[in-house]
Amino acid sequence: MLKVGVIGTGMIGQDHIRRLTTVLNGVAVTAVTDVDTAVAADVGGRIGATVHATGEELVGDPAVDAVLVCSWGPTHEQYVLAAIAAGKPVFCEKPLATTQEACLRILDAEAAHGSRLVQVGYMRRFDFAYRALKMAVDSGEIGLPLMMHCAHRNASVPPFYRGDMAITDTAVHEIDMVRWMFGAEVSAVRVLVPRHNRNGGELEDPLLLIMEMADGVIVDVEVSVNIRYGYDIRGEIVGENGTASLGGPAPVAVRRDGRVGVPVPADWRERFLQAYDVELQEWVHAISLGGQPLGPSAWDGYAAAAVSDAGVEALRTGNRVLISLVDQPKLYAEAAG
Ligand SMILES: NC(=O)c1ccc[n+]([C@@H]2O[C@H](COP(=O)([O-])OP(=O)(O)OC[C@H]3O[C@@H](n4cnc5c(N)ncnc54)[C@H](O)[C@@H]3O)[C@@H](O)[C@H]2O)c1
Ligand SMILES: O[C@H]1[C@H](O)[C@@H](O)[C@H](O)[C@@H](O)[C@H]1O
Repeated sequence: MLKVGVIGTGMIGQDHIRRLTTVLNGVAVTAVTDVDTAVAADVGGRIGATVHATGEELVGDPAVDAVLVCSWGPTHEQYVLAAIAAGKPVFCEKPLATTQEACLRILDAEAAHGSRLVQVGYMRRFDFAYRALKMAVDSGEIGLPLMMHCAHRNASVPPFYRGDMAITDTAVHEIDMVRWMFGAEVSAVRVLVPRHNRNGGELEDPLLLIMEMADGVIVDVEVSVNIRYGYDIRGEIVGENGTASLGGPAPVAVRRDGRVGVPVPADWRERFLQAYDVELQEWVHAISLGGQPLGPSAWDGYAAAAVSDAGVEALRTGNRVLISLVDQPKLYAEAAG
C-alpha cells in the first residue's frame, strides 16, 4: 500500500484525495497539509490522515512514501525540491513551477539525485479522446499533420486568477499536449488579443495563442475563461488528406421537441474525470513497484514553462517570441528512449 501525503487540500487536492481513497487501488492518503489550516483539518479529519502544519513537515513524515503537490502554482517549486531532497517520489499538479528558471532548479536537483522522482499533472496524455486523436495522427491516416485548431474554454475562473494565468495556468495544457501529440518542441509563439469579454471584468479574455512547432506544424488555441456556458475543450488536427478531431462534449445526446441536447461539462473535474483516474493509478503502480514515474517528467514541466514564459512575453509585447531550450539532461533523454 503506497502511503501518500497531499499538500494543498483545495479543489483538485480534494478531488484527488477522493479518487485515491475511494476509486484507486494500492494507495492510502496518510497525511495532508494546507495553509488554510481549517480546510486541512476538515479534509484530514474525514479520512483519518495526519494533519501537518507545513508541507516540509509532511514531506519528512516517515508515514509518507510519496507526495502529491496540489497547492497554488507559485508554491510548487519549494515542495517539489523538498521531496527530491528527501528522495521521495512527487506528483506535482501543473504547472511544475511558474517560471522556467524555477523548473531548471528542479531539473538540477533531480539530476543530482540521479533518477526520476517527479511527475507533472498533465492529464490530457491519459485522456481516452486525446489518446485516440494521437493514434489517428500516428497511424498516418490523415497524412502528415499540418495544423491544429484548439479551444480551451472555462465557464468562469476564481477571483485570484490574473491575466498571465490564461497562458501559465490554462493554455499550458495545450502547450504540453501539442509537444506530446506531435513529438516536437514549440519554437515560437504569438498572442492575439481580440475584443474584450465583459464577463471577465478587467481580465484580458479571450486570447488567441499561436504556436509554431519545430517540425512546421502550426497550432492555434482560443483561450476563453469566462464563457459562461460550460467547460469546453476542443481540438481538430488538419492533415494532408483529412482531419481528426476530438468528439463532442458528452457521450449521450437527447432529442426532443425538435432539438438535440448534449450536456456540456461544468468544469475540468467532470471533463477529465477518467484521465485523472488513469494518470494517478498508473503513477501509484509505477511507484509501488519501486520504479520511476512514467508520465510527464520534470523536463516536460520545464519545456512547457519555457513556452508559457514566451507566451506571457508575447502577450505583453505583441511580439513573436522565439523559444530555445537548454540541452536535455541525460536522465530524460534515457527515459524517453
Ligand atoms: N490538472 C488539472 O486539470 C488541474 C485542475 C485544477 C487545478 N490544477 C492545478 O492544481 C493546483 C491547485 O489548484 P486548485 O484549483 O485546487 O486551487 P484551490 O485554490 O482550490 O486550492 C489550492 C489550495 O492550496 C492551498 N495553498 C496555497 N498555498 C499553499 C502553501 N504554500 N502550502 C500549502 N497549501 C497551500 C490553498 O490554501 C488552497 O486550499 C494549481 O497548480 C492548478 O493549476 C490542475
Ligand atoms: O487550473 C485549472 C485547470 O488546469 C483546468 O484544467 C484549466 O481548464 C483551467 O483553466 C485552470 O485554471
